[in-house]
Amino acid sequence: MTVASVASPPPLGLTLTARHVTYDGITLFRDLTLDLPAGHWTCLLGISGVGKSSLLRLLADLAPAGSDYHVQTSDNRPLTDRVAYMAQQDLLLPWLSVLDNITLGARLRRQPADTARAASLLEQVGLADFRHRRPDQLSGGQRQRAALARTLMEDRPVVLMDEPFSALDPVTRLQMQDLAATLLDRRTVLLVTHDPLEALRLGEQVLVLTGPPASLTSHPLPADWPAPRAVDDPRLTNQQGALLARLVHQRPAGAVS
Ligand SMILES: Nc1ncnc2c1ncn2[C@@H]1O[C@H](COP(=O)(O)OP(=O)(O)OP(=O)(O)O)[C@@H](O)[C@H]1O
Repeated sequence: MTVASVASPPPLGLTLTARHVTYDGITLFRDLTLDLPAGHWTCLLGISGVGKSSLLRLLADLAPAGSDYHVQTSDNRPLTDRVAYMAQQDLLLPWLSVLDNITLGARLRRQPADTARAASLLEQVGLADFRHRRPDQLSGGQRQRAALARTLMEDRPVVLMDEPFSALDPVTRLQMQDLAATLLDRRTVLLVTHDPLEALRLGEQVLVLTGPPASLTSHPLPADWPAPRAVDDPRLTNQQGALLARLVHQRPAGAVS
């Protein structure tokens, strides 16, 4: 079964300027700029606690109180209602079935849910037989795939995903990466991941967040290397080593987490 085709929204570029963002008086971002090219995937890596999720949450308008930041869109229109957000926690509602969870957005907007599309997505994430189960009757990886289906169901021009494949076994992980790459082709995607291989398979722009103070650097990719990249492409191994070395060098001395 394939997902019923829907007209793609025009690609939307974003520039986030985090002028001053603090947690409990500690500055996380000051004058940090993140550019997300229209219709491309950006993958963001960095050591634990450096601020990746916080940066992504600024784009989802979930910033801590008192934050000073601005999101500029390439069409100068507000970002409101044009973003799908998949958090690190699956945020499935425990009293709803998987099917009702993934059609939740339409229900909240009081629109008819596209159940054919929902059924197709559930099949593609391998949950067709689990559609009537509640989240507490699923494994961690199944829950994460349900959350992925809910994100894909939203069909937005901008998609923010925070470690969306982290609970999956390696084979399912590759399959879900390919599915997301296909369904989110020409969408503006920000993917937070701890996995250099994942970033290098999917990213058209690969960024490393370091700090404090927080700063972003781009990891250069070979020219003419379209994503998603084959997992047995030998360039992936070379690039993975280089990117991992870069992350190791940026870990503060003595840090263990
Ligand atoms: N709600 C909060 N209240 C206070 N501090 C917070 C809050 N959320 C995050 N922080 C702090 O902000 C910093 C960045 O956290 P964030 O979750 O963005 O990091 P991360 O790079 O995504 O980490 P990880 O890779 O472990 O998910 C951390 O020091 C964290 O303790």
